[in-house]
Amino acid sequence: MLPTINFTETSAYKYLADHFIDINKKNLKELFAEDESRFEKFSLLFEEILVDYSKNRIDDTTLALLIQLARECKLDEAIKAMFSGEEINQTEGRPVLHIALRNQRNKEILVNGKDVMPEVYAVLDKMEKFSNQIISGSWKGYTGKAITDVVNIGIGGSDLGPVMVTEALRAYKNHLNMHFVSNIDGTHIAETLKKVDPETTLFLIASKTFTTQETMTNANTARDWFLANGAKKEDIAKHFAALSTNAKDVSAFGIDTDNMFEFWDWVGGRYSLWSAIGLPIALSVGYDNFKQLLAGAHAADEHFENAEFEINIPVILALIGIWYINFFDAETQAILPYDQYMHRFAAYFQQGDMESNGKHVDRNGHDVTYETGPVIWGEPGTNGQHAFYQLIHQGTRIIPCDFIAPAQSLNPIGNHHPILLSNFFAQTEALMNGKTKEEVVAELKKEGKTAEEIEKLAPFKVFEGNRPTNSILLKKVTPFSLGSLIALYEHKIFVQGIIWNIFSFDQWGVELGKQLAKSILPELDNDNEVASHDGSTNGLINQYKSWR
Ligand SMILES: O=P(O)(O)OC[C@H]1O[C@H](O)[C@H](O)[C@@H](O)[C@@H]1O
Repeated sequence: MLPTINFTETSAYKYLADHFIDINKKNLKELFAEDESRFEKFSLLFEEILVDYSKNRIDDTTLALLIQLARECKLDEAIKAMFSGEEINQTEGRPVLHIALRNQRNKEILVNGKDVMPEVYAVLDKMEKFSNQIISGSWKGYTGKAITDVVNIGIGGSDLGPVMVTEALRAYKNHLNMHFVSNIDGTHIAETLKKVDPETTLFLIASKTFTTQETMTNANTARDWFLANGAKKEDIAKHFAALSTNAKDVSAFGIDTDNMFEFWDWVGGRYSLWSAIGLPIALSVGYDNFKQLLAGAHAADEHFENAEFEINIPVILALIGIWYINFFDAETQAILPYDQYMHRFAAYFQQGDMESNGKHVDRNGHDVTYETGPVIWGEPGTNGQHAFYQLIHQGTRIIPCDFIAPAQSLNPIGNHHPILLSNFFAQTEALMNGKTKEEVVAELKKEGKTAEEIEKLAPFKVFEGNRPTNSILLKKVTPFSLGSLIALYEHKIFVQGIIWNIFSFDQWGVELGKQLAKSILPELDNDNEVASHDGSTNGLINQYKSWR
């Protein structure tokens, strides 16, 4: 059982509320001027990942109080509970054990008294064998040709993780063409099927439950297309595999359970890329690279489980997030990778964070009286600079940003990378320092503007600065470093959920829309006017019926 402490009633929270009044008057520039060792103090090196959190509106007292807050909320007990397989997903009665999927030690992890590691390794072995066969071409399609294209059909956690990682590791990929179909919009599957040949395509039907409407509809369409293009029912075994926890529905669909890669209900969908759901990753970059991804995540797990809170990256990042959300009233958190390969990283953590911590009921079943999970958003580096950074620099909202960049480029062409990184360094500096009125006036004078022009223009050109950022500098994007980075973010989400006293591993909030869609679908079967809903919904459905 997880602790159920209201963090706003802890003594650390009360001290933080007082301390906030002082810090809120201070400028980051002053904080740096006051303390020469700020960077050394407020940065952590883990493997080949440097996390610099010194450009945050914190000082020694802030951090000490935030850590006291974590202690008062019994974060240490919660971490132990997760790692030891307790049923911390209490509303679904399940343990939360994505850490077991990347467990590299000879250490047992018990669920209901049974060690899960032999099963985990058995599935990994099966994934290794299968991916080797597909990549080497020894696995033949129904006409004897090797597989050239892989189509992953899944949505949410059965899509975003594999998409994000295969894109992030594109530099490591082999000859297989990877495709991902998630949307129920027929366009997604139709456009994908235009690109592939039934004789050389492998479909992976990825669904934890194997009941998700979008995935099952797309899977049926793919099977119909396969059978309508020359293949027979018995050929399905060569071209369809399932990644799921639901063996019964997998075989009812017609997929041989030999071609089923299993995982378990203690793996949350949005934490499942480490499980059989990661098969497209293993196919795209090879099993050894997939294993490196798991090894990187495992290293981060060990760090999270064992490091003192003062030097524990997920703990520190989570607490700084709480500082902004609950004291500075920040509503969003931007994730800004300066790496084109990581272009889906923010989208991935939209699900990871928002589906985990977008909750308003605490672990006692009461409405919370404070803010919980932030809106997560972001785009790759310089693209964002030319689009939405204006608001981050000069808007009215405080937007804490995570800047992420690799020191080494996987495509070191000309001086692209130094230019990219100069922007990475410049942005956090600009956000922190801003530009004063005096600096603006001096600049305008230099440009030869008149006193009147200067007076008019200056206010618009001032940057108040004092805008907080974390900088995460990786030596290089590798399967190992990416695995670590993802796991560090996962654990950050866990820590925040513990402090907010919410359940981070269920997602009841996605159910209502699904239920209503199911009841509306039969109403769309005929042309009768609908009157059973509210005026707006009736009006929309009836207009649709008249236009279709
Ligand atoms: O993997 P599946 O069972 O098909 O689920 C796919 C997705 O659908 C659900 O609506 C959940 O909100 C997600 O957490 C999940 O990842």
